[in-house]
Amino acid sequence: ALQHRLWPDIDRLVKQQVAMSRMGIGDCGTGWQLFAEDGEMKMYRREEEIDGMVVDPLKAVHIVKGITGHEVCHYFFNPKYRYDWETTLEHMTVLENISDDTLVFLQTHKRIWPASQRDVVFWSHIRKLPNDQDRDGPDIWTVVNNSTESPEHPANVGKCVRIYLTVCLLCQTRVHPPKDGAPITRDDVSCKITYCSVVNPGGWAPASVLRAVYKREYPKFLKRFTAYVINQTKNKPLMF
Ligand SMILES: CCCCCc1ccc(-c2ccc(S(=O)(=O)CCO)cc2)cc1/C=C\c1ccccn1
Repeated sequence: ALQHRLWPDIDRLVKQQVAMSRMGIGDCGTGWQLFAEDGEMKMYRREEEIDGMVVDPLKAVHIVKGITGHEVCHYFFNPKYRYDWETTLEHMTVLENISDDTLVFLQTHKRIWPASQRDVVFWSHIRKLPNDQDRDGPDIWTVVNNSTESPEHPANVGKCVRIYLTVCLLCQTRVHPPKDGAPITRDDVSCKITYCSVVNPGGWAPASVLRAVYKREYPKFLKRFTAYVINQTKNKPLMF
């Protein structure tokens, strides 16, 4: 297929993000601290600052019963569902439909006092990857979101401070085949979700405010998003 202008960046970043997501917390080196836990969901962060700005990398691992990796990535990638689960979203525009697996978004997020309001422009790419660890296992699905420029929407022109982010959602489906060879139902599947994100908040925001936002918002986001996918898929056929 004809390559589009972002393809080299996307291909390089997807491979890099997938490799990092597949590393466990242990071999990611030290420095990861568990900051939130809720059942199967574990959230880690590393305290990092660039030019005095908090850019704490975040890594969340969650295991959810009854949904597949394709379903999780489908509801995360597709713009038509985003207002249903992204609570901090004020406005979302699809700036470009590059291909059926690559979109460019402009999003403004609700202002979080006392920081000024933020916006973000990013490409978003969904991809199925062969499961090279377990050849006949279900494929791995991933969505990578990465900030990009938009000449029509230059940074820091209006009221919003432009943030810069790299996000990788990586989903590994697990099937526990029923003993009696019965057809596979939602009770026989689960999904291991790894969500990695690095957000540079752009202009200055108090470290204490940023860390409080992330500590409150990330666990809420992942719980709300996975509950949304469970609810959207419960009466639908499995998507592998
Ligand atoms: C002072 C506040 C600065 C932070 C504001 C902010 C920045 C970025 C983002 C954000 C988080 C996840 C994505 S995504 O994973 O690509 C999914 C598509 O929306 C895109 C944007 C949000 C928020 C604001 C709140 C906030 C922070 C975490 C988690 C959730 N909300």
